[in-house]
Amino acid sequence: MQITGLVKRFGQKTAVAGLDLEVPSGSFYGLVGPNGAGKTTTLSMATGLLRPDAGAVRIHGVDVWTQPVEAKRLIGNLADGVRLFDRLTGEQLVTYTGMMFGLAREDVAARTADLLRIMDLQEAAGTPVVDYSAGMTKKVALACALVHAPRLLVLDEPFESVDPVSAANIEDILRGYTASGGTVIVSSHSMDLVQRMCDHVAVIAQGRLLASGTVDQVRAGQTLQDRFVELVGGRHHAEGPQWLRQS
Ligand SMILES: Nc1ncnc2c1ncn2[C@@H]1O[C@H](COP(=O)(O)OP(=O)(O)OP(=O)(O)O)[C@@H](O)[C@H]1O
Repeated sequence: MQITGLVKRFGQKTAVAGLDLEVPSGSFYGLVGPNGAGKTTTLSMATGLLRPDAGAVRIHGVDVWTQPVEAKRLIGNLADGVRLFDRLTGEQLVTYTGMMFGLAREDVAARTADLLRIMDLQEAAGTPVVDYSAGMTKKVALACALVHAPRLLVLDEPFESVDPVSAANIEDILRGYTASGGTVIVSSHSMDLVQRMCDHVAVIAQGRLLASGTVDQVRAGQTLQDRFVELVGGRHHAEGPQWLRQS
């Protein structure tokens, strides 16, 4: 995925201020930054959900905004805050998504069964998604993102609310996916996770790129956590306000 000169303004606020990013094919790419840095806005523009004010995004040479149908076939997207058709059961939702991508009915059925098993959602397959917990909802949305076997997976905070066993299973799937040539871009606040799973990382703040490259290049001999704090700043060393102290 190649992002060039991406800009998004909301009124006076510039959420993304001319971002360039190259995500190599087959990489596991982490996108990190403080709250409000512009991660979700960037990923929404990169996946065709939010129209940029300027700039372009190409995926395997396909322009996301001038060739949206071709681009969306290539992308599996787990977006933050996008509503699902949650009156459907988990099984219906994954099936529906697969059929929207034009998969044959028997392929959709087999893939849906595989994905519900991997996500440990078999028992909840017949339950409406509206009744799912936050973690279950995240997992069924991830199943929907995977069902058409996309070449690029764009995951906004995929492990938020997901229990450790499910997270480990999902990590295994994603590792297998990149090992077989798929590309993953993942936004996360967990530096441990990014350092463990990603081979590349970009640090953004206030809609600008502060650093990008392989994880080892960016962390430059420190932990990613320490390097992130050094790049982004904003640590408060005081012990908090006086009125909050209990003794
Ligand atoms: N629809 C919107 N209308 C107005 N401002 C918005 C909108 N969406 C995002 N913003 C603003 O753009 C900036 C970037 O937001 P964004 O959600 O992309 O950040 P983020 O890096 O994903 O943050 P977080 O880590 O907290 O999820 C923030 O200042 C946010 O308030």
